Amino acid sequence: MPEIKETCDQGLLIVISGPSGAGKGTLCSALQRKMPNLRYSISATTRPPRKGEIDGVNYYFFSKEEFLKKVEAGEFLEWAEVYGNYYGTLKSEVGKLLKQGADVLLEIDIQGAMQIKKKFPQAVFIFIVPPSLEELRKRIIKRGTDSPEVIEKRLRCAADELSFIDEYDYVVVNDELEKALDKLVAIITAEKCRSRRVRLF
Ligand SMILES: Nc1nc2c(ncn2[C@@H]2O[C@H](COP(=O)(O)OP(=O)(O)O)[C@@H](O)[C@H]2O)c(=O)[nH]1
Ligand SMILES: Nc1ncnc2c1ncn2[C@@H]1O[C@H](COP(=O)(O)OP(=O)(O)O)[C@@H](O)[C@H]1O
Repeated sequence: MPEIKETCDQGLLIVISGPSGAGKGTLCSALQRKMPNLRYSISATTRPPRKGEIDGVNYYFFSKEEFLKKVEAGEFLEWAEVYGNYYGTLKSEVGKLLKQGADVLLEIDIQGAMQIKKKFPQAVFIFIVPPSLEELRKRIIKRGTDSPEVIEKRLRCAADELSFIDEYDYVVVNDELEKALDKLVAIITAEKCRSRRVRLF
């Protein structure tokens, strides 16, 4: 029998969505430490930076004018308005990471995820949910980054967002962080082994 090597034509595109405060950011950071070939695609946004956020690290922070110019120029793979601000994935960002042979993690909202699903049905779609809406409220308050008005807006949206679960391939409940993380690693590991993604030679 010849030696068998595994190879993937291209990195995996992984899309993660979920209500604000569910723990997407926390899980994505931890996931990158566990899976070195996984790279986070830095999104563009018109939301003002939160304390400690750095341009080009957490987001590319643009003015509305700059953002809309890039929309006109067709520079986004997907974009959407979320809680009154624009957010989008730059084609250049994803292209750069895929060219490096990396698996690419998109942490984006449901509208953006549905745009990606149309363009890349082979991507993997994962929905992160909190154990309860009460726990979600506690987490958003504890994070301390949003005003009471914004918190209420995000919680109202959370209930609607949960109705999109069926559009996703996997659902991970982020109750205990380590367990949720283990599930994400298991999902990504299994997806990379799918026969249609692997060439044997
Ligand atoms: N469509 C789209 N949504 C994004 C993108 N980047 C972030 N988001 C989503 O925008 C929403 C608000 O993100 P953010 O302001 O960082 O606050 P968070 O909800 O606390 O993470 C979240 O649902 C993110 O998943 C993007 O590039 N495209
Ligand atoms: N499994 C967990 N248990 C308790 N707190 C968590 C858990 N996961 C995340 N958090 C906390 O909840 C808050 C929201 O998490 P964050 O990653 O910012 O959510 P998102 O990116 O989905 O808006 C943060 O303060 C984070 O430390």
